Amino acid sequence: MILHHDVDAVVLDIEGTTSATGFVLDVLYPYSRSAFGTLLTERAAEPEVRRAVGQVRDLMGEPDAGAARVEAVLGAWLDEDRKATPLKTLQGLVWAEGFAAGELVSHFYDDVVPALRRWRDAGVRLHVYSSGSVAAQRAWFGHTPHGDLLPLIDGMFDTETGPKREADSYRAIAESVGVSSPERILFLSDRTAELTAARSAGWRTTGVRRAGEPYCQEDDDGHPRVATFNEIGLVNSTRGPAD
Ligand SMILES: CSCCC(=O)C(=O)COP(=O)(O)O
Ligand SMILES: [Mg+2]
Repeated sequence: MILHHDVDAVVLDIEGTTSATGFVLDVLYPYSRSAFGTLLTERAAEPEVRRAVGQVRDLMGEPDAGAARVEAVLGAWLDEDRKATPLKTLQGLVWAEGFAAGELVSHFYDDVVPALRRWRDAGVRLHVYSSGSVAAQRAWFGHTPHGDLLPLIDGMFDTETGPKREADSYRAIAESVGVSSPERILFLSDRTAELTAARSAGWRTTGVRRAGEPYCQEDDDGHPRVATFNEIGLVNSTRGPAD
């Protein structure tokens, strides 16, 4: 069965939705873990590193924590897959460099890229909202097995806009995306709490429940569900002739 939507824009989660959680945890997380020691010592004076480390210390409640202590806490957050914004900032920094150096190539499920092309051809704008930083998202879409997919993407949002489980974050994104009504946006995610927050902001939602993903058995809370993007048909009936 195909779920049909008439929308202006789709907003995509990455981990568990477009791409495998296992790839993120098994490839990207070890890469950032092994880079943090050098980042926290040799590059501590860089403004973005200094700002993020300050935020880590705030979250730890330890304003004087040294590099080794910060590194240990970042490691613990990686172990629990905590989506803390400064952790994501620091990961984004090192991943972007890894992708640019050719040491990392991203992962997308087979059904995703053809669907993104179909939806875009139908006049639907594509945006991303992920806990991964915008720098990480840009590197992820820019270095894929299918080449550079950044031209497909109209905008990216991360938790600097707000937490993914709060409706206000989706209101802010809708404002930025610029739609006539929030129900002209469809949000796709593997996490029910994120879908519910988006629905509270008036968005359409669909849970992506891929076989083998950690949250594929999560309660749907009334959100429609699909197993792949092949089950989603999008059109944009408001698209003008020049779009
Ligand atoms: C390219 S983003 C890397 C994935 C990541 O770190 C992450 O936290 C993704 O979480 P999501 O919100 O996309 O489920
Ligand atoms: Mg996700």
